[in-house]
Amino acid sequence: MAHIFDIAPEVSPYKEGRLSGDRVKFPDTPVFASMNKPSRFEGDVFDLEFTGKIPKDIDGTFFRIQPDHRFPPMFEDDIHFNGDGSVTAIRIRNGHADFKQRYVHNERYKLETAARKSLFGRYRNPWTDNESVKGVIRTASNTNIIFYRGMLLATKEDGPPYAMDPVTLETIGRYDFEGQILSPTFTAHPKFDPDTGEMVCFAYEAGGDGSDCSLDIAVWTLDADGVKTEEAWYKAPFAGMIHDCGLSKNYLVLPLTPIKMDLERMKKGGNKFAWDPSEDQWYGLVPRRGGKPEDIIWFRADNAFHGHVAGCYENEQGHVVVDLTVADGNVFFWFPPDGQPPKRDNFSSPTMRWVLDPKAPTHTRIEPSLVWPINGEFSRIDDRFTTKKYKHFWQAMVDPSRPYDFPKCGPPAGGLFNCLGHFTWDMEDEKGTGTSDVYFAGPTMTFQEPTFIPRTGGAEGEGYLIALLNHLDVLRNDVVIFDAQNMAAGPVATIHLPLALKLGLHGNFVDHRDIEAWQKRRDARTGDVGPVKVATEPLPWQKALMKGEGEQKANGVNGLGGVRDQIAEGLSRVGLGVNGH
Ligand SMILES: C=Cc1ccc(O)c(OC)c1
Ligand SMILES: [Fe+2]
Repeated sequence: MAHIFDIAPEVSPYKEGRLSGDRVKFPDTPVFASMNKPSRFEGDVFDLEFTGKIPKDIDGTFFRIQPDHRFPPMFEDDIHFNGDGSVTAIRIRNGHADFKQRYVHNERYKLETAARKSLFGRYRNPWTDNESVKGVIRTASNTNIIFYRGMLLATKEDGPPYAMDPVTLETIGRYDFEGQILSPTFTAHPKFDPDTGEMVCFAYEAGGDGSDCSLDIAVWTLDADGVKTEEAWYKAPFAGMIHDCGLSKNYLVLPLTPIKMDLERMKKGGNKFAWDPSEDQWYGLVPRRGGKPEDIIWFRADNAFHGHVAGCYENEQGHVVVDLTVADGNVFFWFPPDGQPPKRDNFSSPTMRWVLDPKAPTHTRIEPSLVWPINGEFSRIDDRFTTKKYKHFWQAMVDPSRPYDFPKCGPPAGGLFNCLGHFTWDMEDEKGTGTSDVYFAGPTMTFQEPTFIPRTGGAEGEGYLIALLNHLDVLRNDVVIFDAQNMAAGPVATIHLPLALKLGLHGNFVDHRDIEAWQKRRDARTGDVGPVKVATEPLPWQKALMKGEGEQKANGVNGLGGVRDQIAEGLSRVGLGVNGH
């Protein structure tokens, strides 16, 4: 006899918070509501509608990435940051724009597609996964999309990057920098030195299998030819999060945020992180060249939550200046202090300047040298000024004094980023702040992270600012383009997408000349570099797991449930044999 629940479509497939049965229905929670309703769209739209004029001097692609769960998650209380990476490309040329969107087809994507359901459990907690995916690289590749030597790298800080084709958005495969970087984790925020062409990148929780709460931090430099020239290992004072970094000519700054991992909590199926309101915020300062484990200097300041870095440079005294947003509360409210329920702190997020003396002793207590009370996040600069003293930055801002149409829009998903602003530092006097030029979207709209598009041959900050605009009333997105130095005038062009995307994380603009130059270099017959070479072997932690399982079997113990077979099968299903091809 049919039970009423079997025929009522509104009924949740979640029983006691866990997915059961195979009804495809997402949780009825704010995580999957409003602008964050699952979108799950892969496809193309040629010649998008627009209002205004798309500047003809823009010839390139705005890439951005969003978490977008492909299947109802295993846990009803899942979080946005656990969604599958989906990359949007807005190709702009000759005053027109085209749209393309594809998921990152990583191991997680392929195995879950084959199973037609989610197999990976909670955010960065493999103890909550389906047994069948033990030993598989479980990253969702959902945080940043970076152009690197002719490929896109889809990154999330819990796993290795995945290479994608910048024109087709096809996933090429896991990228290990041709065998040079084999850590289980890799940052979503590598930095590029515009003078040397180097990429400086890092990983935290880097020493073991990427889920063991290790204190190891690795920092690498790859030169302009993609050759690893530096590798240094350091220890963090606690297992926290290091999301972004600041790069100056001679130093890297690593902000360590006081949300803490706990292995026992993870093994019990709990959260990876918990906010610790009694822990300091820390800044690790390391040299870019010749770094040794003892070279890291840790600076400490009162408890706070790091946002993203604007600029970083060395001043006349040789001190390292780093500017970033710093919030006075737990921004990741879904990771509450251990044992407490999630609670939204009422925080503000000003931009702070810190000045770090490389000669200071470790554990020096510091205070910001200035605090600019812009309540914002997602700072961006003219990337040609990475490592350099800079003047301009842009931010998505929260201005609660502006009207908001709550009846039409409900709670603003992802935060009330209702303004985009352009700010300039007063260059004569590092104590001053400077000018601001702000555009308010209107009472039914919010912005996602902006990206600066430099004008060819232009001075710092000359060019455009591009961002996604969320229509919270009708659940649809536009792409807006501003004159970067006249935000208040409003967008010069508004490109209308016919669908709703999700709230994304980061994006970057790539000039089409760079894509074309790399297509030539990567041509299989005539290029000097040749096609992208993706990883052909499992990572060291996977090999160690397989070896351990093999030994246990030989000793008549079958503790790990056939890990070796699982990994081998998983890898071959995603086109990566355990022994190469
Ligand atoms: C914004 C920061 C951030 C930090 C860690 C993450 O895994 C993430 O996923 C989308 C985002
Ligand atoms: Fe980020």
